[in-house]
Amino acid sequence: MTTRAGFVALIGEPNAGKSTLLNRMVGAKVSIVTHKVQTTRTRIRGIAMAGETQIIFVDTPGLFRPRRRLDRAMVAAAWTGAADAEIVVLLIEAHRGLTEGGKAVIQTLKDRAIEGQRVALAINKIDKVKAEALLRLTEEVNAIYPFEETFLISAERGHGTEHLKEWLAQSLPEGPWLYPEDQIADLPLRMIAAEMTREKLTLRLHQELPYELTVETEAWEDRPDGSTKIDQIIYVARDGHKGIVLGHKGETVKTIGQQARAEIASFLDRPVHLFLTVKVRENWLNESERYTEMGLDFRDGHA
Ligand SMILES: Nc1nc2c(ncn2[C@@H]2O[C@H](COP(=O)(O)OP(=O)(O)OP(=O)(O)O)[C@@H](O)[C@H]2O)c(=O)[nH]1
Repeated sequence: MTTRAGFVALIGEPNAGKSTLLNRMVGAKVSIVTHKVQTTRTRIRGIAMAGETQIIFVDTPGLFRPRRRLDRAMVAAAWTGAADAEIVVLLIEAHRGLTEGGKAVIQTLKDRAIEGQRVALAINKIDKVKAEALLRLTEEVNAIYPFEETFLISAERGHGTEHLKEWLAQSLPEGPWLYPEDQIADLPLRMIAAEMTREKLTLRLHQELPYELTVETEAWEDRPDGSTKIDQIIYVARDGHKGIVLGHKGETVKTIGQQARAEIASFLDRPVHLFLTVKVRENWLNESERYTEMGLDFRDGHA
């Protein structure tokens, strides 16, 4: 039996559909999907098995022009993820075509070309455009950079994604698997659970609290009765934000807790008791420690 294994980086502008594609390939919800851009803050990996091949995805933060320090760290993290991978897949959106941001990403791909690395293009959201437009876009993009392969996909509907997965599988190098077969993600479950709570917070509080909050799972206890007790802390950047998260008489955090609990319980397939605490951690956006915890290299933030 010949096994294969390797890393695949999905890169692209925010909202291109990286998380959706990752979730489809991996078949489990490891990365949050919302309508808001730049939700992916962690370098989350998912693992897909395709025949005898283990495909390990590096789900990089969206690539965009950095504004704040955290943004710079995210962009640097995205490119670091790409450099570590055997294969890079650039996602662009069919209906948006070749944007300025897309061109900039392709230019960086050219500049950072790594010997032996394979680079493919995936035009996503093909459900939104006509076939002729896809042909034109394929030619237009490949004229700037000759991608090894171009895939026309709809990550959301699953069109073309199996074909892409097969190509990835056969393009990775021969070698032993890097993770146990039954492992769906190398993220500890507690981090996935924290992401689920953060997703509920983001959906509920999107206007009031853009990105300045994090959720960490503090304690995790699998009880003998088959249930799991999870304690999580919601960190906000300012004292004033605490009240927003709590809501009137704690109604907001209660609703968020109920929604998150239901999702975590369904993911774990067991009853869950979820306890949420809101704490203030001022200036977390500038704490180097936090970047490290989020999988971002702070030093790269100055690049
Ligand atoms: N119509 C359509 N929508 C899609 C498709 N793939 C993804 N989307 C939608 O596009 C939006 C963004 O998808 P994400 O997967 O969150 O994008 P992302 O690239 O991970 O975004 P960031 O985390 O911000 O970098 C979501 O609302 C998805 O439902 C597709 O094939 N067709």
